[in-house]
Amino acid sequence: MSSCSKLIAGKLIYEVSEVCIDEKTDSRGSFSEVFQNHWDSCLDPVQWSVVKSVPGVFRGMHLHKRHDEYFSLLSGHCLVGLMDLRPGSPTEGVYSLYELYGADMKALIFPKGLLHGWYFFEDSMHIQAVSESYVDYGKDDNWGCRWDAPDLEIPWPMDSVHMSSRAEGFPTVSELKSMLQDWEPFKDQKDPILQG
Ligand SMILES: Cc1cn([C@H]2C[C@H](O)[C@@H](COP(=O)(O)OP(=O)(O)O[C@H]3O[C@H](C)C(=O)[C@H](O)[C@H]3O)O2)c(=O)[nH]c1=O
Repeated sequence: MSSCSKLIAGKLIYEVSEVCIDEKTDSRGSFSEVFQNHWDSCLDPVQWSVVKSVPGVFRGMHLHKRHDEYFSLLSGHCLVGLMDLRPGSPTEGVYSLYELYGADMKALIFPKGLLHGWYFFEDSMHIQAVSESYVDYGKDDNWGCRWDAPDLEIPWPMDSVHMSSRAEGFPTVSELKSMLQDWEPFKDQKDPILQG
């Protein structure tokens, strides 16, 4: 029986969409729509990327104050960790840990203000989309914390990872929060759930 992508620890975070991709197969192969505006997710994509990773690679943890993101694993096996750092969010401080398999291509669409990172168990390829181009956000809205920060509560199963030299120097969650002063992601938002 093929493995199924799912949440394996933590809880669903406010404004995160988990989308099962409907792969339509026939005698020639298959056709899968991987994104639709009418899904009513938080994302308005302006850039799509394909990312290939070798076993043991960790990408992140990153956080962006301005843009939303999309992630779908096309082949391979990975973990995706999210943590809500948004002041005033109904799920502030909540984490989600997903185990994904390329076989079902489940998509995760998540809003600005969530720490996010992905770990790859084997050679993998994923697509991701952002609502602000890298050329515009890369210099001033590309925050991060260490994947193994003691105050990041995500229960990663691995002891060591291969990451970028930039990620090696990332701060802890509390150090990152001290850099995100005067950040009001829900200012002027009208969702009743935000009224407390
Ligand atoms: C993000 C990005 C990167 N690049 C170039 C810059 C570097 O030469 C190379 C790898 O970039 P970086 O090390 O920033 O990529 P990751 O550390 O894997 O970051 C990725 O994983 C974490 C979890 C994220 O949230 C990032 O948005 C996502 O891109 O691709 C581009 O050309 N365009 C892009 O949009």
